[in-house]
Amino acid sequence: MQTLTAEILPQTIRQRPADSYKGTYGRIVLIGGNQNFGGAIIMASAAAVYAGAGLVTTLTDPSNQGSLHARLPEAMFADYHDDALLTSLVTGADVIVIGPGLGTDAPALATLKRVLALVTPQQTLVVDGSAITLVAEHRLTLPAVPLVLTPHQMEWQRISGIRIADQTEAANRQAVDRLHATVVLKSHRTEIYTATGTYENPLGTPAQATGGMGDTLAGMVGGFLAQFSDPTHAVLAAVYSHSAIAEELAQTQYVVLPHQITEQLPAFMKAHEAH
Ligand SMILES: NC(=O)C1=CN([C@@H]2O[C@H](COP(=O)(O)OP(=O)(O)OC[C@H]3O[C@@H](n4cnc5c(N)ncnc54)[C@H](OP(=O)(O)O)[C@@H]3O)[C@@H](O)[C@H]2O)[C@@H](O)CC1
Ligand SMILES: Nc1ncnc2c1ncn2[C@@H]1O[C@H](COP(=O)(O)OP(=O)(O)O)[C@@H](O)[C@H]1O
Ligand SMILES: [Mg+2]
Repeated sequence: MQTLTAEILPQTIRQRPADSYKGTYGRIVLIGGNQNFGGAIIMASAAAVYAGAGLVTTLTDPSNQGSLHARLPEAMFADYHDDALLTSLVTGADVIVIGPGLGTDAPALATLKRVLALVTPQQTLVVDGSAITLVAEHRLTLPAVPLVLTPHQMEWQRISGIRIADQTEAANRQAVDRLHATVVLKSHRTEIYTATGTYENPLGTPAQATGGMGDTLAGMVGGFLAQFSDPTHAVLAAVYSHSAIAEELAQTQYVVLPHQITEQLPAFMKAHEAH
């Protein structure tokens, strides 16, 4: 297992070319946020916007529209119950993040199945939170497209069948290879399994142990994937940045709130871009 270092940041985060525009930095849709968990998809969407994704659309329950726009006017809103709209937005996206606050009821399952059927190999699908639990509970087949899963240990137990106590590198690797996905296995020391390598994130703090922290990471992973060319670097740099910012804030804060990580992202990325 390789330990990540700050070198991943300039390897990934490039100076922006002068002749670029929003389309250069990717179209991303984020799907989730039921009537109870709107905050989760708003946090994920904010992380994607602040990470620099070019165009961000949030597909969520209509009850979240006002709070989404009050918090994040940069994001477009769409009702995830509207199948025609969902189809056209998912089809036009470079990156799709599904799961934060999606919930596990029948409409959530139907939305997930629809998205799994629509994605193509030209797109990247990030599967987080409730979407992982639904895939596991209903034994859904994941599509043969570039895939990133971001489970916490219990979500990983559900989808891999490996109990938390037995989640060793060797056992995890077998499950990752079966899933044909990059897996970000989140814990106090997050591990990232790609097709060819295994990485440990040396950073992170218990100040991060608060709801929404993973939703924020999922949005960052999506935002980095949307704009940076090497997908493995994008995932590794997003994980590293999330914890590095948290550690900086935790020097003076007892707890770090997920939206505070998001707010620090543009300055952090500027400080670490390659020249
Ligand atoms: N503001 C919002 O809208 C928010 C919305 N959210 C959304 O809620 C949805 C459900 O996500 P979820 O993670 O809260 O619940 P679930 O999938 O049941 O997992 C919890 C179970 O796993 C266990 N567990 C064991 N190890 C663990 C570990 N390392 N990390 C975490 N859990 C661990 C744990 O054990 P226990 O704590 O009971 O001992 C418990 O039994 C999802 O869509 C998410 O996006 C949240 O993000 C919060 C903010
Ligand atoms: N003690 C800790 N040390 C370091 N990182 C932590 C700690 N506790 C939680 N985290 C991080 O917080 C995030 C939690 O993700 P998750 O459980 O999916 O949260 P949520 O679904 O509430 O957004 C992960 O990135 C995890 O690595
Ligand atoms: Mg989560």
